[in-house]
Amino acid sequence: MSQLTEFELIAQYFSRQKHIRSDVLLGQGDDCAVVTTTPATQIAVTTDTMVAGVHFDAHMPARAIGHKLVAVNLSDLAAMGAEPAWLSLAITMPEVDTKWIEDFTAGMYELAEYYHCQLIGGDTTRGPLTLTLTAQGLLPEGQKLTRAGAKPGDWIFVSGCLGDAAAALAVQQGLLEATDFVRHQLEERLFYPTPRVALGQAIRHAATSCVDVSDGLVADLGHILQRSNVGARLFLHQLPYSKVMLGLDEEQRRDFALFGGDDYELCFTVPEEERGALETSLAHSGVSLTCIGQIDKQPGLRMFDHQQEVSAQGRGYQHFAAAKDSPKG
Ligand SMILES: Nc1ncnc2c1ncn2[C@@H]1O[C@H](COP(=O)(O)OP(=O)(O)OP(=O)(O)O)[C@@H](O)[C@H]1O
Ligand SMILES: Cc1ncc(C[n+]2csc(CCOP(=O)(O)O)c2C)c(N)n1
Ligand SMILES: [Mg+2]
Repeated sequence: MSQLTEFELIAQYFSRQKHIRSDVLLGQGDDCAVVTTTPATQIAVTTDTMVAGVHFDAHMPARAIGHKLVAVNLSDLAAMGAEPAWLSLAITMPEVDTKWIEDFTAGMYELAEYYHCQLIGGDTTRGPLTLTLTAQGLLPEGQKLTRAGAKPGDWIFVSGCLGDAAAALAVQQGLLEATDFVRHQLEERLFYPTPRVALGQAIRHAATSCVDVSDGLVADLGHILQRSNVGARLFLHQLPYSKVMLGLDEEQRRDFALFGGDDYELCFTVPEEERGALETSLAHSGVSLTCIGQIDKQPGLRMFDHQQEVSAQGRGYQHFAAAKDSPKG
């Protein structure tokens, strides 16, 4: 443990990115940061918190916590079709553990710099370990991609694959058995999610709505349905899984995908006339896309296994859910 003061901590660890972006007029060191944009640009703003014991536990390396804090925020920007720009970090720690802070900031800066965003300010306080990041991103005027535009007939797509992070947590909690190899593969997805930043911008024109899957597919697709005033049919046999998930029992795998959360994939809707062009243009983008359902007029979410309608019990992650109504939370 070291005796660094609040201001030494800020100077040593949280002011490292000085010249990443030319639109940062003033970074750390004053009462506010000051940034600038061009007139035809709009700014998307999001905040996400990670709390020790709620979003991570002792299994999670500090570098992964730093990575994931940036990833979950950039995932929200991606879901709006925005290009990441500026970050502000509020960090509350019980004590100064310089090794932990070194690793945490390494994870944070690695991802921030990959996406060309700059930490421009924040707040450093003592208390129970809590990390809050605000991310701001740029959008060409009028091009925000919201949850509200899905129309009957639109196809529902999801990026990547679902359920690995939830399965990793189940392994850590002793609820699921796994070999070391499988555990490692699953934990990579729980610890180091990839925000689908390029995909969000690439689908901005073609997609009618988009959400990122943080609380579970059913819960997050539910936000699109509610905001767009539509319903949907979900084709469970088409849900995308990683190789290691295919080794699990089918019902268990489905449960993780539908209700587990922590996936940080994009779920979005595309009209029939845009579908072909979108699939072709993204075929070599490095991220797989799977059509998992279709929007329809009838409200509610109906699930099908091949042609057979099935029911699946559960719901996504919710803070403050009463234990008795929260089989997954
Ligand atoms: N304490 C708060 N004060 C003001 N607005 C809030 C507060 N908490 C959440 N919101 C807003 O409510 C909406 C839903 O928040 P939520 O955190 O569920 O976002 P999300 O994208 O669905 O989930 P995630 O946090 O997993 O990314 C967002 O627009 C968010 O800005
Ligand atoms: C130790 C531990 N316990 C539980 C979970 C699962 N979990 C926590 S928050 C969340 C949803 C997104 O959070 P938010 O809605 O706050 O953005 C999920 C799926 C975890 N990752 N680690
Ligand atoms: Mg979100």
